[in-house]
Amino acid sequence: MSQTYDYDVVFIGAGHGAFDGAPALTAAGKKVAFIEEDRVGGTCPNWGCNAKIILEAPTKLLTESMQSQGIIHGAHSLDWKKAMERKQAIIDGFAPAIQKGMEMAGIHFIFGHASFKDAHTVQVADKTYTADKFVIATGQHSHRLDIPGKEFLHDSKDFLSIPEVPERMVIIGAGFIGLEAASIMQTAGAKVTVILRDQQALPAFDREYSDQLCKALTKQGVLFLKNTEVQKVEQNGSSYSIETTTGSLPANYILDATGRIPNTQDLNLDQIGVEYDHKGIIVNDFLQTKQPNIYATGDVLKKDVPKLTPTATFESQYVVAHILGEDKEPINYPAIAQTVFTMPRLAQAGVTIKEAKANPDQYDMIEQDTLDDWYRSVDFETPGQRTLIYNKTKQLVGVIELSDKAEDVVNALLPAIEFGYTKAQLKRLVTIFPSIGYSALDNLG
Ligand SMILES: Cc1cc2nc3c(=O)[nH]c(=O)nc-3n(C[C@H](O)[C@H](O)[C@H](O)COP(=O)(O)OP(=O)(O)OC[C@H]3O[C@@H](n4cnc5c(N)ncnc54)[C@H](O)[C@@H]3O)c2cc1C
Ligand SMILES: NC(=O)c1ccc[n+]([C@@H]2O[C@H](COP(=O)([O-])OP(=O)(O)OC[C@H]3O[C@@H](n4cnc5c(N)ncnc54)[C@H](O)[C@@H]3O)[C@@H](O)[C@H]2O)c1
Repeated sequence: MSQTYDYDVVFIGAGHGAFDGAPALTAAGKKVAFIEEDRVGGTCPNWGCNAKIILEAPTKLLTESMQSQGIIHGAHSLDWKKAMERKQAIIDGFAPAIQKGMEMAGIHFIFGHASFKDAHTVQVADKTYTADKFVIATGQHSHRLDIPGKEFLHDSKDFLSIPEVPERMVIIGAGFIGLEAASIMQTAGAKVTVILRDQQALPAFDREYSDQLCKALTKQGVLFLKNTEVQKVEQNGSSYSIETTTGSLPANYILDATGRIPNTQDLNLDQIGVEYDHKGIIVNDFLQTKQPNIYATGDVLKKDVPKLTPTATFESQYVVAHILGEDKEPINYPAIAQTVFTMPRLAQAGVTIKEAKANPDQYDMIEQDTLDDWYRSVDFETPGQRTLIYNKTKQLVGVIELSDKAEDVVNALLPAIEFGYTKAQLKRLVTIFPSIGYSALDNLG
């Protein structure tokens, strides 16, 4: 290590953008610290993916049990309090386990809010720490609507600790968080209304597929209010009245799911010349900011790829390899799979339908009804659809699927999409039968 600095590398934030890559630095002899102002592990383990999927699991079981009625008899019910306790008990283990793992790898922890004094120095409370290199991995926080009565709205962090199932739940925003919450709570017993300010839910996905997902959720009882802006919320005893551009509606719990904002605030970035805008920190192809010794990873980055945990992991590992001189090439993102964990799930990877339609000279599309494959009836799956996208040399380059098992199907096809396998090459795979992986690879159009 250069003698002039306290550390070789300091990560600001201890989420996936930090902890997935950092141990390779200490293994290579570097002195590393994490600065964290909240829970070690960041959003995903504490109030994101893991918390959500643990809470979703019993509602998924309930859905599957309803889908199997006629074979399995009797109504099942969900004990929300127990489901929440179970979620919390699992979640509580993550932060200490991640911290212990990092400390065993030789990484120091500094707790508090970091802000830059100069390109090699940060301040945390009344102390300063210097480093040769910094990695800003500060993630995002929830966007909050600025309307009268905003104090009655909850964000996703609150929602993931919601103590009981409300009678009427209103969700503002129909992105990932809004629809996943809608799916969980409608199944758990709430009457859910989702308010969209425009027409399409989930703009990251093809319109036909997101409309199909909304239709499936509508069938389960979720109400969608499109082209509606929320104007004001008022408290009426223990419930609320929401005034919108299309009328007013009552609610016992309101989730503001109108997006997430990069944590660029209070870092003193302007003073040290690190550029950013409302979408995040601006970096070059090596994930370096305008100050080459300061990198950024994860959700805080301004980027075109989806802001997901595995993307943060990929970037964390890339930055570490770049710092160590092991990877001198610009970052080369692979195909990134993404899923909305509703029931049914909506998942995709690779070339999208929009891209394929815009370039018919480059791509062919095959549309499939998932229930045409007998195996998809085994687990009482509901009707679903899939589009496979091939290039003109017959390599599988993209997939989108709406079905109860869409995430497993897309994961099974991801190696083909990333490595450019043709249908003929995929036919060489002798997979386990019967299984969803077999089903995914056996129905390639
Ligand atoms: C409700 C929800 C569900 C999600 N579900 C999924 C999912 O199913 N699958 C998926 O792939 N992704 C999901 N995501 C997205 C995923 O959580 C993020 O992509 C991932 O956590 C990004 O990791 P990160 O390290 O960039 O940021 P974070 O995990 O947010 O970590 C940033 C850390 O930096 C700390 N920090 C911020 N500023 C400072 C400062 N100045 N000083 C010190 N510390 C600071 C924060 O306290 C935080 O711990 C979900 C997100 C949410 C909100
Ligand atoms: N399953 C997953 O992988 C998963 C789950 C949850 C979150 N995430 C990640 O977290 C991030 C944030 O998710 P999100 O759902 O908060 O954001 P999002 O961008 O997916 O959705 C926000 C929604 O709010 C709407 N909106 C914005 N402003 C509004 C307003 N003023 N009034 C009404 N509606 C408004 C938008 O039109 C959009 O539909 C995403 O990057 C996503 O990748 C991923």
